[in-house]
Amino acid sequence: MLKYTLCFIKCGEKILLLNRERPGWMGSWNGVGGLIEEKEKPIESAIREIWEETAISVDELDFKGVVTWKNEKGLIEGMYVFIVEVAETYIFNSPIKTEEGILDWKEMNWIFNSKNTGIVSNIPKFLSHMLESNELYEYNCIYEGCILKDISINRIRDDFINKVKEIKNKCG
Ligand SMILES: Nc1nc2c([nH]c(=O)n2[C@H]2C[C@H](O)[C@@H](COP(=O)(O)OP(=O)(O)OP(=O)(O)O)O2)c(=O)[nH]1
Repeated sequence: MLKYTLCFIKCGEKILLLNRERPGWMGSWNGVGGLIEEKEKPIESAIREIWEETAISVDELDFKGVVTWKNEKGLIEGMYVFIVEVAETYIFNSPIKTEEGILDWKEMNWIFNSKNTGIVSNIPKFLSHMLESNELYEYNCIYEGCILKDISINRIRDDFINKVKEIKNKCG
């Protein structure tokens, strides 16, 4: 069910985003990440994807919650979301073209501007909440096609204990 990772590499007021050239939010700015491989823990997968997609090497990430949605078959899918703060020395001149698409350091003001249509539509909603919170939440997204219709935010707490355990073990 939770098959993907999504990572936000942050440096002060900037976040590194990827505009993919192949299907999977093609044409919209998104975090980096991808499918969790067999036998990988989510955090291992996230570290690998960050390296493959940005050539940035990190060894610690903050797990910030899960984002879920219904796929075209009506089944719930989702992703583990991570944030990592890096030093200014990691900032490079951007945009740059890579094998995956275009990487660009984007200003938070741009990311959270309500008129911004260039970014995957759920990011401003869940990322702003994650940046302000020390708790773990599940962000459940209702899409119509690629259009976000609604997002419900629920704290992962006692009544979700099994889920929390699963996440903690997986992020060990
Ligand atoms: N912001 C946002 N990202 C999403 C949503 N759904 C979803 O899969 N993603 C992310 C998870 C992944 O990081 C990315 C999909 O990656 P991808 O399409 O390249 O997956 P892939 O299987 O090809 O992965 P890989 O080859 O890089 O391992 O998009 C969503 O609703 N919002």
